[in-house]
Amino acid sequence: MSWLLVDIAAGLAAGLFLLFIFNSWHRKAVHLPPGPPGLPLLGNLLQIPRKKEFEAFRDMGDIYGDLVTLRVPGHIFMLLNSRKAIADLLDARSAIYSDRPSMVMCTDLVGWTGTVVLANNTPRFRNCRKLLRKGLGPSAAQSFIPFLNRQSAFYLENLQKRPDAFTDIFKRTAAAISMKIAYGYDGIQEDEELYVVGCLANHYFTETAVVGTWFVDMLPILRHVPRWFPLAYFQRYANRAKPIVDESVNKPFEETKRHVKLGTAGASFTSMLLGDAKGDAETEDCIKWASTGIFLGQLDTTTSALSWFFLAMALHPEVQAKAQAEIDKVIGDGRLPRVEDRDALPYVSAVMQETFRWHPVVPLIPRALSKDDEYRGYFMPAKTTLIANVWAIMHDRSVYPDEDKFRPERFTEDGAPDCLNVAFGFGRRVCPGILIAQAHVFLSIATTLATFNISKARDSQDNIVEPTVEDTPGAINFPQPFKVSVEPRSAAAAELIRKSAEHSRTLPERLEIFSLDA
Ligand code: HEM
Repeated sequence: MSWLLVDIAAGLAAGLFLLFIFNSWHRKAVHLPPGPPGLPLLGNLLQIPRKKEFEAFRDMGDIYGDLVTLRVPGHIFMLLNSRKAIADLLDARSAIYSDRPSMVMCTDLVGWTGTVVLANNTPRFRNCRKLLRKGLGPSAAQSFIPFLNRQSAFYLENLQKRPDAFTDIFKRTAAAISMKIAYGYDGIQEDEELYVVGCLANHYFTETAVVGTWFVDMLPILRHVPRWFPLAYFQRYANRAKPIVDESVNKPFEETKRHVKLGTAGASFTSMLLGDAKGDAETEDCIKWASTGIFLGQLDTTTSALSWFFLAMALHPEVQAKAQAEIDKVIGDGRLPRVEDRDALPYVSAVMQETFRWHPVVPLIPRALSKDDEYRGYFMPAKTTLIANVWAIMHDRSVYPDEDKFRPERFTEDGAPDCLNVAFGFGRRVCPGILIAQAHVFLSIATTLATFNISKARDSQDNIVEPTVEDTPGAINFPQPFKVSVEPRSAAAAELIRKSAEHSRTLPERLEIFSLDA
């Protein structure tokens, strides 16, 4: 009899347990934030556009609210379309909202295995971030100002020589700055091979680090498909890319390490931190990948921002004239603007802010949730991919009226909220290069305005070529290629460029100033 009672009790307990599991599963599934209805099996897969996703995601937000769920087979995405939702989750709950979605193609197959930007929030990642804070924090960034000021004269000189190649010049300038910071490497403009390998590796990164583009990211078991298999295009791509990525990560690092051993290394992020690492292999690995992150972090982002700036100036001569008048009044024509002039040039600073707002460089920031969570009564399952829609915040009509117009006055006259604290990310993953990036972009904008006029290009019949304003798809938002005319403002401006470049060439000793943060 007592056995029977035990059996019944056990059966009841098991039944209750199953009921509990089913209920909680059902409750969790039902309580996800709302989203568009999807198709059987495919879910919302076909509703995710390949172009201007940020705009489509904002439109979904207009219907379903600032927190939208999208389901694709085997995965849940949540769109964060407001500053409030992003602040509540990515800032305030940063401890569990700081992973990245898994990108097997970019990391394991193409070779960006240790890269900081795709790492989950592990102890190794936190160690890498600590090193980046030391090398790019306020004191370190301050110590780089003389170098940035010096470099700007070479940027202008190159622009004067090859005005049509402005995008290439932005890239080479960004490469020169980041290689100097990361490795103390001065010769980027001469060393074509290193530059080409770095750019190609960066290209492989931007092609493969886009959420939802590679099928193998959604079905990681496919990574074991052999290269010869007819549909294994991704394996053949990875086979081509990996040696280039390996070379770009290892070569400059090993070279700097060799110089450190010989005592011939210049001051840089890598050389100074290698000294502190005292041969610890794990720390050295972090330094290597963090240094690569400096190159990778700077190259396309600053190039994108400056490209949008050139386009904005060609389209808005009245803004350009107003910013030039401010520079003429505050700085005069006897010297180039410097990083230190930023506070004295509020309108030029607003031009920079408006550039970052008009077409944000990183319009969508992907994150992943490491633990089950609850928000506004909704269930947020672990491993959900969250997409912070930076573009939607920057184009929120209630905050930035006439949101598609390029109007720096919204910051100088209307009191619109700062958008630089959104353009560079959130919480513990906020861009570690934010100070260097802003200093570099501001300086490039101010010195260009001081010395050049940017206007719409003309064709061979002297007709104006109207530039199109169109974003390119991808993680970094570039304008579609466009032509503009870039000419020195005057003979005096051309002479100022020549003199400044000549003077900059006499300042090699100032390049060795480099300090780490505590
Ligand atoms: C216009 C210039 C730049 C923009 C708009 C920009 C923007 C961003 C954004 C939005 C993120 C992701 C943040 C997040 O997940 O919340 C990021 C990450 C990162 N950026 Fe930048 N960035 C710029 C320049 C730079 C520069 C100059 C460096 C280095 C000197 C740099 C290094 C990095 C690194 C290493 C990461 C990865 C951090 C992580 O995942 O924890 N960036 N950046």
